[in-house]
Amino acid sequence: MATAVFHQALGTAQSHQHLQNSGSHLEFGNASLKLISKVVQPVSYPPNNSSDELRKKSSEAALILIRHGESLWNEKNLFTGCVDVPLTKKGVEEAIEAGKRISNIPVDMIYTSALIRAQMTAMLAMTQHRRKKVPIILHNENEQAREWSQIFSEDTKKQSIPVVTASQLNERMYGELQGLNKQETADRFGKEKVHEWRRSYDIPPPNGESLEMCAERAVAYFKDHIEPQLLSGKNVMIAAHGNSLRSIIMYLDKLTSQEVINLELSTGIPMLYILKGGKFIRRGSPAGPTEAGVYAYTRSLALYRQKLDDMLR
Ligand SMILES: O=C(O)[C@@H](CO)OP(=O)(O)O
Repeated sequence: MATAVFHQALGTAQSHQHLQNSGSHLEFGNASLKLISKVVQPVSYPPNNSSDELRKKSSEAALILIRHGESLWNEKNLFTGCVDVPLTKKGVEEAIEAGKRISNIPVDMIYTSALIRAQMTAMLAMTQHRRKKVPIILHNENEQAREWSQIFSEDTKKQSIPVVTASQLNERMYGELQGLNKQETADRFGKEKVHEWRRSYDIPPPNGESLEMCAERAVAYFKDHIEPQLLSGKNVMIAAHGNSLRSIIMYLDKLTSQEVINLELSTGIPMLYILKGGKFIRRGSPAGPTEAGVYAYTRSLALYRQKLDDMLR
């Protein structure tokens, strides 16, 4: 019963279960778009639900995308794909740093892939959050898993953030390249061929998924499960992978299959979007823990922040 209530809060999500290391730059081919975020004071939160109400009224929502921190196979330069590899120490630090950058942005729901590197990243990032809500992974794999993970306190539920894990957000399946060294593969098959496998839109690696195939599942999941949450005013964080996020960014930024080729995502750099009037607006990457650019980006969000500040005085 109590689980049902907690799960109801999830709406549709409940029913199913290299930005290149380039700092705060998103690189599109030669063009390097500087991601600008405005410095504003950190925001605090009232102890009741009024902030949620206010946000709903503003009909805007924030979407945070984070590629997982460095994994042990990123470090070894191996094709990883759907192999479930954990973070390195550096990856852990990147996730914590990412968490600091977004620590001022209220998060209502978290989506991660089914892979540990994305889940570790989401959890580590949330350890830095100012609101100190507890991210809790939902277990919907069967009735017993649902029953056995119930929470029996409404107050505790309010202090929790539901975390939905979805294999549709997994890294692209790299087929017979999984576990191979990227440099050795380029030496063997040629640099051009390997680049085509890694970055072309519709050419899959041997027995693997092309970006197009990865997009079919990841973007469909985003549209069916995540977008409705955003449209209802919930702020959402997604922790996923280089290629599943590239395909989602392609959808958000309406990139062509040519443009997406040059889109590289760094590990552990959060990206912020605002959904406003049904449109996604890229806000860039919050550059530090004292920045909450989301509030200054649009008039109504600035107003929302102002109201929160007034309430706390
Ligand atoms: O190995 C992988 O799974 C991916 C991400 O690390 O590599 P690539 O950058 O070639 O898509």
